[in-house]
Amino acid sequence: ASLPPGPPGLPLIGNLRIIRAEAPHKTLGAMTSKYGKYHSSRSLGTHYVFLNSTKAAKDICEQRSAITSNRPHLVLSHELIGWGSATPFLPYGDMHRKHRKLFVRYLLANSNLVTFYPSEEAEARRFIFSVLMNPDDLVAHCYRSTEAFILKISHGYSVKDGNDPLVEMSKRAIRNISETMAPGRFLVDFSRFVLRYLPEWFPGGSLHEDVKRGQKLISEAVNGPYEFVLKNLAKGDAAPSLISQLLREGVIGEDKEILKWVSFGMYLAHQLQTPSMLSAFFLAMTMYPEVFKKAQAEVDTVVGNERLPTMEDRDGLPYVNAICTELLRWNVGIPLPAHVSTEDMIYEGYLIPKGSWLMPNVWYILSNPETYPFPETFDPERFLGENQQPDPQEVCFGLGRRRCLGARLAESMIFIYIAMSLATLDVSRYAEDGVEWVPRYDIDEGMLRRVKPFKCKIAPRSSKVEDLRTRFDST
Ligand code: HEM
Repeated sequence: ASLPPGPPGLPLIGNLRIIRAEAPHKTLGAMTSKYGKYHSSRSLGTHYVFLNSTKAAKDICEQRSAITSNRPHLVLSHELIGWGSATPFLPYGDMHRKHRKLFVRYLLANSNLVTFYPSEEAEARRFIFSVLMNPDDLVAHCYRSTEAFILKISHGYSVKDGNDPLVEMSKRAIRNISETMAPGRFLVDFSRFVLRYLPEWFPGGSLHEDVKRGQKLISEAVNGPYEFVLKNLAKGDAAPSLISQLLREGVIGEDKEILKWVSFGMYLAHQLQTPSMLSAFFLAMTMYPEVFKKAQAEVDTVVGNERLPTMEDRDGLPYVNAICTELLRWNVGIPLPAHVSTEDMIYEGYLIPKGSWLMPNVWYILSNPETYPFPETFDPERFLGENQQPDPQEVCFGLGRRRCLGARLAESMIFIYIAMSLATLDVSRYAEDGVEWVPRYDIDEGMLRRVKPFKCKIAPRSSKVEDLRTRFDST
């Protein structure tokens, strides 16, 4: 059988230029008209299959998940430094299954997240306070607040005001992961044999230093927080968390070591996605004031002015829920998640060889004007009334045996932060000397997409912040 169709490539480097483009999901998505709903490329010995429709993505990554759930192996980041032990990067197999099992066990032990709701609500209230105190740092608050929540449930750690040492260390770890996995570093992987056996004295051997630096970060950001929990458990005052709960339930032996990585993976995967989703919400509301007003009106009618929204209000707020769904469509964070096949397979008569990178083009699927007319417009009405457009959750949290483990947690956080913001804040366009700053959906494209810094004006809805303080205290 032949390989799926695709663009011709140059000798040796194949389709490198397309794959390493600044926003490959866009270039590759545009090829659908020529090559169909899936197409393939080759570069430097790797075969890629891009899946540009929900059907192709599900057929391959879900229905054949037993042989399509591996991850790319990156020598520098995953193997030499050691980041490959974190859940999102693990190869498919027993260890990966154990990680997911422990993660799910923790979620189920907490009634599928319901026990986290009060802490989520409390953290969202703290978020509003911080934003009101210092609205210019809105994006930093989005990161810091959601991070504080996740560290509480992963490690039972309470983030301190100012420069918290664990937060600073974790930030460095994430930066190191992003740098060592960045497309530019793939040349390292290309010359993997050279690197593995390169002596330390070799000129230009700064890679060895990179490796040492990364390994030191693992020891600080992965082992350190784990040992913090162990110490507190020994003293008898460990706060409830993934680690403490599962250790108390009798997780033993090798699984204890796994817990360390599961909790770090939870933190990592969350921090790479949820905060930027929240900052994209504020950008969307600045760009679409009519959506913001309509959502505020819904919250006012359903929740009233005497209290703040809670998770229990969720079913009564369809428009707010539609905003959350539209946010997941409009602001795709991982445009091309990568699965790898572990066996040859035939799909619709084409051969997909073992070791192929299978990449659902989530960005293209959720921006396809045939499915989502005027895709660049933020429009929650897509998900209301009759003839609703397909739910982005079919693909935006990934697929099959690698699907996001935190989808429900992320969704609930996004809802409560948004509902709380609508109830208490006014978001409007920033103006200087009477000139309004017109916001645009401007993105840093890459393996991870992030909203670029933007300006907006934030004010308390009540004229007196003190009123708000009383309302916070009464809930
Ligand atoms: C809006 C927020 C989020 C989005 C859009 C998102 C999206 C994704 C995507 C696309 C993947 C890759 C799936 C695949 O390869 O098929 C993923 C993996 C993962 N996510 Fe999330 N995520 C979010 C938040 C979270 C949170 C809050 C957590 C943890 C509490 C989390 C934990 C994970 C883990 C552990 C994986 C790795 C799964 C594996 O490889 O087996 N995510 N996420």
